[in-house]
Amino acid sequence: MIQIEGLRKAYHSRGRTVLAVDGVDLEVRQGEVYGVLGRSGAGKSTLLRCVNLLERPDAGSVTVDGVDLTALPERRLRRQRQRIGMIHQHFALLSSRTAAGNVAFPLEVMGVPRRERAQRVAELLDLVGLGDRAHAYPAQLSGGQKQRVGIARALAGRPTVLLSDEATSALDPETTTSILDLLRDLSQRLGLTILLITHEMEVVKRICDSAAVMREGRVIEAGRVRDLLARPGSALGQEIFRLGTPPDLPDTTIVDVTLTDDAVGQSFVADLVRRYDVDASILAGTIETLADGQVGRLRIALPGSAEANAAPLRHLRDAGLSVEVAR
Ligand SMILES: Nc1ncnc2c1ncn2[C@@H]1O[C@H](COP(=O)(O)OP(=O)(O)OP(=O)(O)O)[C@@H](O)[C@H]1O
Repeated sequence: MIQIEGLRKAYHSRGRTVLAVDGVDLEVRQGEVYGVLGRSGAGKSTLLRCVNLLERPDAGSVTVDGVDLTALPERRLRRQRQRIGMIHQHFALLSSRTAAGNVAFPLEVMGVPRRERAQRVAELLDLVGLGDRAHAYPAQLSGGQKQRVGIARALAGRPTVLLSDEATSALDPETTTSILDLLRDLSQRLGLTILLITHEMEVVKRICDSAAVMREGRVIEAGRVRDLLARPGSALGQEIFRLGTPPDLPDTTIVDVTLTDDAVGQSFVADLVRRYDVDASILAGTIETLADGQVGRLRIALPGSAEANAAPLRHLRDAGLSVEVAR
């Protein structure tokens, strides 16, 4: 649905050049929620602005719905952009217009006739659960309600893609959850593809099917969230599971075992103890709930060297678990 290839964007200011996006490739599938995660300055906003070409990349291509946007002349690009909605961290609503007026705005720009417009605005406000606040001004709405208006406005042109620029980072945790659930629900109900940028792990855990981690303008890992988490050494895994540095225990092998899908709830530690008579002990662990199931990581200490524990380690891997010797 969205294909980004070899994207590069540099900024030049006061004799300095900052390579904000440095050769990024990404593939977002139709209907999925895709999160780009990274610290401040990693290049996330620049990447997102390049997807609808609010920012012209220096090199590379962006293909949305089979159309290479980078190859389009300005007029066709403007039309194509209507198929891409965008929501913002600080909502970007017009304070002089009501909720309904804000949602109507893009429809006016598109030249939708008044009657049809009114009907569509009512539908959109209902869709985001704000049917009863149509006549309220932004100043009379809570942060969460303002973001709902922002979402309704972004959906006005019946986009196939929604871009989200830190849409929940100005909201409290409870409101964040309700907005994330709304986005997930819209993605499923409308078949909407959502590409979002965030620095919050909660966003990735709660709604993302896939994710990319950006650092200094580059993507350091990308893929389905549960696949990344099972991958040894994954930066996303380290952020989500947060087991810390493994302790330095004499003559002990410390392994991090990642469990996905069916493995959560399996008695594999007891099984190991019974089969190999090893004195396995659990040092740390966490189980997280993702958009599509549970994943967990357990840190286990096994007496003896990694060589001496070759058979139990093989047994764990054969059971379909992802096993990484942490020390
Ligand atoms: N218009 C601009 N002019 C000059 N430099 C810019 C401009 N926009 C971004 N940058 C620089 O490009 C780099 C990437 O910025 P970008 O805003 O894309 O990162 P980010 O990951 O979205 O960070 P944040 O979460 O803080 O917005 C940073 O070093 C930033 O200072």
